[in-house]
Amino acid sequence: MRFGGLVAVNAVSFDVRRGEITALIGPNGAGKTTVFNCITGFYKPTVGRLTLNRGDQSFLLERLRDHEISRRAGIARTFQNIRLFGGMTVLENLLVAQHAPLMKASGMTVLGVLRFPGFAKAERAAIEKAKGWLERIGLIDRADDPAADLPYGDQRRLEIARAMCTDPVVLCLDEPAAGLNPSESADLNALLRSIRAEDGVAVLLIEHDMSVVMEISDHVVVLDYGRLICDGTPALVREDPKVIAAYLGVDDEEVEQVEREIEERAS
Ligand SMILES: Nc1ncnc2c1ncn2[C@@H]1O[C@H](COP(=O)(O)OP(=O)(O)OP(=O)(O)O)[C@@H](O)[C@H]1O
Repeated sequence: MRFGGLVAVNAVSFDVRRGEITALIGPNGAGKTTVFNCITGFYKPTVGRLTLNRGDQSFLLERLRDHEISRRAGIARTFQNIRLFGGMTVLENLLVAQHAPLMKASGMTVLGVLRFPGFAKAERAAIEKAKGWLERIGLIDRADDPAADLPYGDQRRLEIARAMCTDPVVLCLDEPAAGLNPSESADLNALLRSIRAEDGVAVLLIEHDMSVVMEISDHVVVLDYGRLICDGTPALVREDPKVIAAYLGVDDEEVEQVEREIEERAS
C-alpha cells in the first residue's frame, strides 16, 4: 500500500484462520492500521491480493466495494476510538447492526410499515439475537440505557457484540484493550475466547498490550516499517531477536548484537 512516495505496507503476506485469534503487532507506524484498512475496504491496496475463503465461495476483497466486504464477504471491524451511537440505547445499537437484513425483510420499508408477518418475524429474530449478545456480555440489564452511559469497558464489549450481530466470518478489532483497566481487560479476554470457541469466527486484532496478545492469541504477526518480520506462535514471537530489536528501537546493524545477547542469556 503506497501513499504517494511512502510504501506503508510492503509485500506483507499472512493467513488468518477461523477459530483462531491472530494478533497483528508492531511499533508505532509499522503499518498495522493500514493493513486493517485494506482488509476492511477503507483503502484499496496499490498492489496485492486479499482472499477470503468462505465455504466453497472465494472473495477477492480488493475487488469488492466497501459495503460488500461486510455484507457479502462477512468482515466486521471496530475502531481505535469507540464509535457507538451514544444517544441510542444499548439494545438499539445491536439492532442497527442488523439494519441490512431488516431492511430486506421490510421490502425497503413498505412491508415493514404495513407490518407484514415476514417483517415482524425478522424483527423478532433481530431483537432475540441482540438480547442473546447482551446476555453474553452481561449487559442485558442495561438494554434500555443510552450506550454513552455505560462504563468504558462495557462500551468496548458492546462494540464487539455489535460487530458480531452482523454474523461475520472475520472480526477485526483495532486495539480493543486500549484504555481498559485490568478487570475490564480480563472481561474482554473472556469474551474473545468465547467468540473463538463458540462462533467459529477468525479474530484479527491489533493490540499494543502485550499481556493481552500473549494471553489470548494463537498466532502473532509482527510488522516493522511496513514489512513482516515474524509470523508464528506467541512463544516464538516473544523470543525472536528481530521482534525484540524492533520494539527496543534497535538499528538494523545492532540486531546481530541483540541476537548474541539473547543467546548468551539463554545458555
Ligand atoms: N492516509 C495516509 N496517507 C499517508 N500516509 C499514511 C496514511 N495512513 C498511514 N500512513 C503512513 O503509513 C505508515 C503506517 O501507518 P499505520 O497507521 O498503518 O501504522 P500503525 O502500525 O497502525 O501505527 P500505530 O500503532 O501508531 O497506530 C505511517 O508512516 C503513516 O504515517
